[in-house]
Amino acid sequence: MSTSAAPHFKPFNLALIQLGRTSSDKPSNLRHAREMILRAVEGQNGTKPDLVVLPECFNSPYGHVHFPNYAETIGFTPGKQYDISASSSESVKMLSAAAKEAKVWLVGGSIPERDETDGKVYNTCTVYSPDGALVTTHRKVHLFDIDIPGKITFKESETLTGGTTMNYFDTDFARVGLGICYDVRFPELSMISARKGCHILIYPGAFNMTTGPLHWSLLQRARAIDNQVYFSMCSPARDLSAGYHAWGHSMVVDPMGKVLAEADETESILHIPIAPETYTEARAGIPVTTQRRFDVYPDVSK
Ligand SMILES: O=C(O)CCC(=O)C(=O)O
Repeated sequence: MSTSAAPHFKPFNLALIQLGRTSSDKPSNLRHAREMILRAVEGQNGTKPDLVVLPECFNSPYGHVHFPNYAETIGFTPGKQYDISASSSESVKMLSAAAKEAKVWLVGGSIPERDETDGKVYNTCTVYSPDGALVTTHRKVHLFDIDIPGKITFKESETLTGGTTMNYFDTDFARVGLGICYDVRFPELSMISARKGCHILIYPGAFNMTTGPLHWSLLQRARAIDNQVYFSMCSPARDLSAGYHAWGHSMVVDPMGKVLAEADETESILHIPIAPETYTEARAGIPVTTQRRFDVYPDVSK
């Protein structure tokens, strides 16, 4: 991950698509996602979004058993131009075309990705510029392996492999850090992204009915406050007929920890203006970013 100077943080409009109706039919999932991207860019009160976000694993039913069956080869190499027309990934092609048609930055949630070189399957976020270029990817680093007896057991590592890189991208209005869902529980990832100059951290996610009410909001507010950045997670809508019941509640938190917008559990689109002043004022008023004591904890100063 390079550490070039971050772009100047300017006001921008964010839209989160809390997507519903994800089924076992991938083409129908892709069609619906495309329609919702185009609906999101119609904007709200005359304001159009600059950046649109989709949820985690939006092209497949949620569950580690499904991921290998829905996996697509992407073949992105950081620093190299990606040829969309040569891509075998139908999801990448749809997302690229939708970003281009809508002329918007697009954090394309995540999709299961099969890497041709190692045969492994990753949970991968892809990001597109308004001209449809695939600019970066993020492979979920921390796999969701939990066991809360009587409540929820999930073992992504049975079919998925964790990514090994941190990732962000630059737009003309902000530097945006990436993570996926369970990654939010590891403060180190957000901390390093913030220290690399990210103004907002965006994590497509899909919490559940046990940890959602307990931790979804708390974790985002914690990551926002301890790094003094905007923090946002975009979830699928809840579908009680599906095998996995997502918590929903897609959300944006400001650098003071205030929840700016929160969906309920149904399909919806949130439109949120992002103001650089709150970022600057939080850092000026509570100057933790300049008060760190790396002499006391040098192992996290890298
Ligand atoms: O951390 C949690 O409680 C939920 C995480 C999750 O659902 C995921 O990583 O997919």
